Amino acid sequence: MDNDSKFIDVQHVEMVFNTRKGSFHALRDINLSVKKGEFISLIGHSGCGKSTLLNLIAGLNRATEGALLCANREIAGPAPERAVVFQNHSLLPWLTCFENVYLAVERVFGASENKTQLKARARAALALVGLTAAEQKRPNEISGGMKQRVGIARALSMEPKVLLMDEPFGALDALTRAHLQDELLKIVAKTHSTVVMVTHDVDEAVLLSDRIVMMTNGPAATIGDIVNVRLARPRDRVALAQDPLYIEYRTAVLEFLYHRQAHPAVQKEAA
Ligand SMILES: Nc1ncnc2c1ncn2[C@@H]1O[C@H](COP(=O)(O)OP(=O)(O)OP(=O)(O)O)[C@@H](O)[C@H]1O
Repeated sequence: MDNDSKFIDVQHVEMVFNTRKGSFHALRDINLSVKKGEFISLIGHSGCGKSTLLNLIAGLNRATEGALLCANREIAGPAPERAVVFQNHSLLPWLTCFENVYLAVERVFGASENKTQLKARARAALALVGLTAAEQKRPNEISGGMKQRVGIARALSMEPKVLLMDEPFGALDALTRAHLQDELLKIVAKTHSTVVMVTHDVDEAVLLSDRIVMMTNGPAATIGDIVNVRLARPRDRVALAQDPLYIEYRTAVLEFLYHRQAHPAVQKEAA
C-alpha cells in the first residue's frame, strides 16, 4: 500500500452517541483518505459532525463502527503524533507562553533529550509563530490572536505527524484571523505538515486547503462532496480575490452549503 496517499485513512466510520433521550446517529459511512502533507478542511453547517470527525481522528472518541488509521496504525487514543489546536486556546493561565510550550515538549521528548535541547525546541516553536518577544508573558497579558499562536506553537513543538485544528481562528476578529491564516500558510509551507482543519469560513477553506471536504447536514451526516483546490502555492489572498479559479471554488462551496445543503432551519421554513 502507498502509505503517503493514505496517511490518514478513515474507512466506513459510523458514530452513534448514547444520550439520555436514546441513541443519536451523528456520522454515517465516512470514508476519507488524507495524503501526507495535504491540507484538508472540513466544512458544513453547525451540528453536522465536523468536530466529531476531528475528535475521532484525534483519538478523543472511538468510532462506533469502521476503522481509523494514521500512518498505517490504528488510531486507538490521543497521541502527540496527532496534535490538536482548539478554538479556545486552552493554555494554562499560570504558566508563561514559554512554559506552556515547554510542557508539551517535555512530555514528548523529555525521556530522550536534555533540558537545553528541550528549551531550544520550545523557543524554536515560539519563533516559528513569531512570538519570541512574548516568551515570558502569561496568557492574560497577550491578545487572543497571540494566544492562538501559542496554541499552534505548542502543537507544532511536538513535531506531530498530523495537525488537527478545530476552528482555530473562530474566536478572532477578521483582520487578526486573516493575519493568522497567512502565517499558517507560511508555517505549513515550511513544516510540510499534514493538516485537518474544521472551519465555517468558506474563504478560509479555499485559501488554505488542498481539498475541502463538505459534509451533509445531520443527523447521520456524511461527506457530500469534495472540492479539489488546485491553486498554486504560495497563495496570496489579495491576488486570489480576483482569480477566476478561486471564485469558482468559493462558489462551489457556497452552492453546496446554501443550495444543496440549506441549513435545516431554512429548509423547514421553505417547506
Ligand atoms: N458527546 C456527545 N453526545 C451526544 N451527542 C453529541 C456528542 N457530541 C456531539 N454530539 C452531537 O453530534 C452532532 C454533531 O456535533 P459536532 O459538534 O460534531 O458538530 P459540528 O459540525 O462540529 O458543529 P459546530 O459547527 O456547531 O461546532 C450534534 O448534533 C451534536 O449534538
